Amino acid sequence: MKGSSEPDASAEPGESERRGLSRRGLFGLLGGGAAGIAIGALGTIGVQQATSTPPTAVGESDGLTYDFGGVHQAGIITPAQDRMHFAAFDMREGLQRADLIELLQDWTYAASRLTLGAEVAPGGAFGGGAYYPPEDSGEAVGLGASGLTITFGFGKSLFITADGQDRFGLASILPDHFTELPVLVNDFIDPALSDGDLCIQACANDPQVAVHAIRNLTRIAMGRARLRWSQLGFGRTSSTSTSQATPRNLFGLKDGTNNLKAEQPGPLGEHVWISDAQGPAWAVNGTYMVVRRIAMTIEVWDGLQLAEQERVTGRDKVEGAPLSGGTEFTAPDFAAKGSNGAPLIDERSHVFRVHPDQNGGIRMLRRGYNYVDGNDAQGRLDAGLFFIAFVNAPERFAKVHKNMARDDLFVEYLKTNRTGVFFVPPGVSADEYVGQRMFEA
Ligand SMILES: C=CC1=C(C)c2cc3[nH]c(cc4nc(cc5[nH]c(cc1n2)c(C)c5CCC(=O)O)C(CCC(=O)O)=C4C)c(C)c3C=C
Ligand SMILES: [Fe+2]
Repeated sequence: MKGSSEPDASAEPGESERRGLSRRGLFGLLGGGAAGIAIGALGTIGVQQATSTPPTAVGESDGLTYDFGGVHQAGIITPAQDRMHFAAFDMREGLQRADLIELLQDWTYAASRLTLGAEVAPGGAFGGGAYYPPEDSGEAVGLGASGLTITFGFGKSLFITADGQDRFGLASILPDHFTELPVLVNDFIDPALSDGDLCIQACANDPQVAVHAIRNLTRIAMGRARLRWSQLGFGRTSSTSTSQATPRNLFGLKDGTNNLKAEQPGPLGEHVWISDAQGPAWAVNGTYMVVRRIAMTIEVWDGLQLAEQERVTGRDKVEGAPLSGGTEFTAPDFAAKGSNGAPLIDERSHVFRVHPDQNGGIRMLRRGYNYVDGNDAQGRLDAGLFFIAFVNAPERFAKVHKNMARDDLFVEYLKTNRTGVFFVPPGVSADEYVGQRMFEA
């Protein structure tokens, strides 16, 4: 009977069902304790293509699914879901290029299942027998896909480490446009909780679905990559589709009004996707993901008069309309002056400082989340915005940020304590793994 028999290699549930994960991927799921039992049962297990084991979804509570494959990775212009779990990983020491490729193949296979609402591997949470740790940790059973997207990124250290090591034979193809961010005003960066060789952004409408994805992808990576830092986010702080209402951040402000949206292919091609002209060919249709954990001194903000909160922002709080007048989506008029002759939108307001008019036309796609991670000894919430932006060159983000950091009135209420820049490879076709084109360059 399923779930109650003694471990028996020959009786293991369908070996063919397991061919999607490498030995080490499955080994990670089964955990060290089961190693002796499990390894004998596995035999030779090759990597299957991401779509070659059609998984069945478990649970119907939220069946919203987004394709894992495509020209671009999902989770960028996908309508921003309500919850996020971000994780950055470091490759274990001494591993080779083949190990990295195998991990990416495993992650591709697992992500293609998870985004359909399936368990991470065919054995699932209950089907592996009583004497094996379950392949899937089980907390998402019954929750459905819940709009899950899984987006992978590669840190600069994957190409070349800070001390010049080329661990995976990628140093020679590091794109010129993969630059680091300069140290910025109000940066209080914790290097141990920043950057990383690899990152995964899991977004879903149910927090448990996003956590389940990161948890099980972390298990698969056991022995190959270890979790370096991670962040949970709730309440999207931007819209990435015109079909979405503009949400509010923890300052109570509408955030995402003038964001780039999925329905704007022209501007996305200009500002977000790496183009043919930029190259290299293997990176085309990819992008860069800039993440910044920005603590907001919300108790100080809460003591500001409404008029001052609006002056600092450059928009009114109720509508999100620019202070130059109109409604939420009216373009700001930076030349408009009040009866006292002063500009209606303060030149040190956030909207003035970061608007494309003040930044050589640069735009970015913002996709951040609110966070609250407890409180400090003084009883102040450890809260803020986990800022995420997708842009086709990190230096374009840095330019806008420098303009913001220099004079933006917002900066008085913000402290950035974690940061990372990741190259996000293009999306995969049915027979590819994430990043494959880079390894074949
Ligand atoms: C340099 C990049 C940016 C950082 C860092 C940043 C932090 C940050 N922003 C808000 C709140 C708002 N931002 C808004 C607009 C906006 N912000 C950026 C860039 C950064 N923000 C851009 C490019 C824009 C769009 C400007 C434009 O084109 O008009 C807004 C206004 C509403 C909107 O358009 O989204 C708010 C509100 C916070 C709280 C924050 C750090 C915690
Ligand atoms: Fe902003």
